[in-house]
Amino acid sequence: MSSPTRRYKSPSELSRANNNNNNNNTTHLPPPPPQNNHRNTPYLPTPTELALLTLYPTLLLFGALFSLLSPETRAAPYDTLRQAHAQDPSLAPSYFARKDNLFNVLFVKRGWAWITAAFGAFVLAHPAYRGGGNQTRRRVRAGVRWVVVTGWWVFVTQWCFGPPIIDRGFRWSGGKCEVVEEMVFGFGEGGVKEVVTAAACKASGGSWRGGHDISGHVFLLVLGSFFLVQEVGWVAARWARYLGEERCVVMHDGAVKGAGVEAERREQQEEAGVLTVLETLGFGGRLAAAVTGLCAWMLLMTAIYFHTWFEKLTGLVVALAGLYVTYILPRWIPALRSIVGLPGI
Ligand SMILES: CCCCC/C=C\C/C=C\C/C=C\C/C=C\CCCC(=O)SCCNC(=O)CCNC(=O)[C@H](O)C(C)(C)COP(=O)(O)O
Ligand SMILES: Nc1ncnc2c1ncn2[C@@H]1O[C@H](COP(=O)(O)O)[C@@H](OP(=O)(O)O)[C@H]1O
Repeated sequence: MSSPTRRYKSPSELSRANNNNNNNNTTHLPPPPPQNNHRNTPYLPTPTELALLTLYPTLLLFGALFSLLSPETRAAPYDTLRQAHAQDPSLAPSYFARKDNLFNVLFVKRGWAWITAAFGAFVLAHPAYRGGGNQTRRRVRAGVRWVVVTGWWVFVTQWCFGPPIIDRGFRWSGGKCEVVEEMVFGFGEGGVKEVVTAAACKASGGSWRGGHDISGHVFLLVLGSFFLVQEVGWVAARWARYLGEERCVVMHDGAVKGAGVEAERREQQEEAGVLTVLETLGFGGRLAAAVTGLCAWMLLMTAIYFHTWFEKLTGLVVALAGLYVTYILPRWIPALRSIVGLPGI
C-alpha cells in the first residue's frame, strides 16, 4: 500500500515548527503546553479505555430503560421462562426482538468467525504490521492474544472440559432440562432429564429452564468488540502518531514506565502527517470498525428484548474478566508481557 498523501501537519511537527520560529524570529511565540507527565496506573484501564468500556453498561442500562418505557415493547407478550418476547412476527414488538432476525442468524450466531476475520485482515494487511525487524514477532504475539481471547470464548460458550461455563453455571444455579412431553404424560421424575448442555437439551426437544443463564450474546459481543478495539485502536493510533495517552507498564526491576519504552520506532508511518481516521484504519481496521459497530447495535437489541438485567450483567462481567487477563494483567506482569505482548508495541 502506498503511503497516504500528507495534508496536515502532525502535532509533533507543529510543535517543532513553533520551536524553530522561536529560534529564528525575535517575536516569541508562547512556549508549547507542558507535557503531561502524569502516569496512568498499570493495574487499571487508561482513561480512554475506561471511557470506551463505560459504553457497555451504558448500552445495557439504556436498553433496560427503553424496554421499560417503550409502549410497543411493554404491550408485547413476554415469556419469562424463555426470557424473550413472543416470536410470532405479528406479536413481536420489533424485527430485532425475533431470534430469527438476519443480523442474529448471520452475524451474532457466527460472531466469532466475523471477529476473527476482521482481526486477521487487520494484522495481515495494515502497514503497522508490515516492515520493521520484528514484524513476525509482533504478528505472533497478536496471534497469541487471539488464542487467549478465543480460548476464553471457547471455555465460556462452547466447551470447558465438558459443558461450557455458561451451561455449568446454569446447572449450578438450579437449572434443568425439562422435557415437555414427559411432563405432560407424567413420566419419570417430573420430566426432568439429566442433560448437561443447553445444546443437548434443545436437541432432545427439551427446555433449558430454572437457572441463571449468563447471556452468551452479551458475553460474545462485549468480548469480541473490545478485543477489536484493543487490537486495532492501539496499533493504528501508535502507527499514525495519534496517541493522546500512554499505557504504563511495570518493568522487571519494578519501575513503572510508559509502554512506549518497549516499542520500536520502525513501525510508525514515515510521513509524519495527520491522517484521517479512515486512512489510519486501513481495510482491516475499517472491517473491524464495522464489526464493532454491529456488535454495539446487537448488544443494544439484546439489552432491550432479551434476558434479565442480572443475566446481562454477568455476561458483561465474564467478558471483562477475559479482557482484563489479556490486556491489563500483562502491563504489570513482565513475564506474561513477554509472551502476549501489548497491541501496538
Ligand atoms: C487443550 C484445550 C484447548 C481448549 C481451547 C483453548 C484455546 C482455544 C484456542 C484456539 C481456538 C480453538 C478453537 C476455535 C476454532 C476456531 C475459531 C475461529 C474460527 C471461528 O470463529 S469458527 C466459529 C464460528 N462460530 C461462531 O462464531 C459461533 C458464535 N456463537 C456463539 O458463540 C453462541 O451462539 C452465542 C454465545 C452467541 C450464543 O449462544 P446461544 O444462546 O445461541 O446458544
Ligand atoms: N440481539 C438478539 N437478537 C436476536 N436474538 C437474540 C439476541 N440476543 C439474544 N437472543 C436470543 O436469546 C437467546 C438467549 O441468548 P444468549 O443466552 O446467547 O444471550 C438465544 O436464543 P436461542 O438460543 O434460542 O437462539 C438468542 O438467539
